[in-house]
Amino acid sequence: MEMNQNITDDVVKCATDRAADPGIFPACKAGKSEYTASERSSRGGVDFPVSVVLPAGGTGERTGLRTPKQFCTFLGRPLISYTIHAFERVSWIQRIMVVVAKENTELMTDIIQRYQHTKVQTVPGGSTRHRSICNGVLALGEDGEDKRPEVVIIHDAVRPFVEEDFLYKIVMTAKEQGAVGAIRPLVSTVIATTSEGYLDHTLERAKYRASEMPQGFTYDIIYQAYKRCSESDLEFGTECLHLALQYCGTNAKLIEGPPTLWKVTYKRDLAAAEFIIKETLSQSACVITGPSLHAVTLAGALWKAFGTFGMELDVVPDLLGNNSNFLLKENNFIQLSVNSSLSEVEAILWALESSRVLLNSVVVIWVHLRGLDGLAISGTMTEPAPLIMELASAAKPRNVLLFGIQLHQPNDLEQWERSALRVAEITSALIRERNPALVGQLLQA
Ligand SMILES: Nc1ccn([C@@H]2O[C@H](COP(=O)(O)OP(=O)(O)OP(=O)(O)O)[C@@H](O)[C@H]2O)c(=O)n1
Ligand SMILES: O=P(O)(O)OC[C@@H](O)[C@@H](O)[C@@H](O)CO
Repeated sequence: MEMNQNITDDVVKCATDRAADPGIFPACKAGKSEYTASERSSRGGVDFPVSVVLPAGGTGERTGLRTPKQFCTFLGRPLISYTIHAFERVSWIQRIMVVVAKENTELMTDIIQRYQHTKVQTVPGGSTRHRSICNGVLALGEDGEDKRPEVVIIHDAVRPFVEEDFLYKIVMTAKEQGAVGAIRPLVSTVIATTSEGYLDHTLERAKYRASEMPQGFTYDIIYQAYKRCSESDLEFGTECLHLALQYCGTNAKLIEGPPTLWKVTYKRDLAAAEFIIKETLSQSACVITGPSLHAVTLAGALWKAFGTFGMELDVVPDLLGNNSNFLLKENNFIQLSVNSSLSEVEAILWALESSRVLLNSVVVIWVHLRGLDGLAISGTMTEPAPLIMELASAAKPRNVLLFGIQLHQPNDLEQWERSALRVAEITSALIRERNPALVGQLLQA
């Protein structure tokens, strides 16, 4: 079968020489370099102690579910773990105080251990959000003056999508102003009603904003605000910024935040959160080709197709040396194997298990090219289907989703290109959907 020489040459050049011309595989680089939090914090960094209070003591009644929304799982992981990670990954945050209802303390401890959350302590919640936040704030001051933070971030545990850049703005503004809050434009007009349920008056929407989170305070201000506020505040209040103004005379600075700061409140928000998490995890993938020319050619076709799907694809011959970095950062792997057993996949599963704590679900797709490279399928080759199911069942508890795709000997270039496109479509769908029901299946391209 004639290989498409152009693709082959470029792809071979990339797969065998990782310093390849980025023109054909701009994503083809040895490992991913991310702008690390420590680099960001070294830019006029945060040189004072910062702690976080995550109120997570609610019951989530408005979702209509028995499980409190902060403990609902997304791709096998509780929502609160995503929120904690959003703060834990920030190098200049020292402590995270998670406030949970007493009946959920054990569950929270299990989550901390399973996902190896290192900066986290728990404190019992209260009957209202203010009481919970108050417990968290007071707890930060209980270990002595030297352990007290200079700035406290207060953030609902059910707002998982918060970025370091915005936290940096909140913290630096809190240090300067004493209090700061995130705001967002109102979506609906605010109206006042009469006791008979009629319209009393409307508020001019342009003059008002929705108060969101994160909020930031110097520790002394939020501590004094909670020490001085009334029982009625604790029972019926909904706004920490108000307490800072009312009881400390500190008028909070308001910063418009990104739309990602929304709070999971209703059942529909759970679906939206899962969509965003899936989208975040499926933006890139790493293709491992080995030395086979057919695999390298297929990688070229996948790379072009993934580009049209808006997904970045890194193509490497193996996960060794400089490429081992992918094991620490990538959540999606596609192993291209020619006429071989599942040994390469077993190697990836083992390497993943020994490289890191798998916070997020990881997708591994074994693409098996049968009868290529001119080799007849060896009569001794064991049918892969039962083997991949066995491997997949063992990997699933570790949140590794293993899928298989089989590509048979194409008769000509046209059929090869059609098959390559089908492999691209199937792999991108498996990565985007991360559907546990398909784990262990050997799909046909
Ligand atoms: N007594 C409470 C009530 C709420 N919260 C927390 O405050 C955040 C925002 O509150 P909200 O969205 O109102 O959560 P719930 O009170 O759980 O929701 P619902 O009102 O639907 O029951 C959530 O992380 C929630 O767990 C808390 O720590 N303690
Ligand atoms: O009032 P709920 O407890 O439903 O939600 C909390 C939010 O209202 C609150 O976090 C922001 O408005 C900022 O105060």
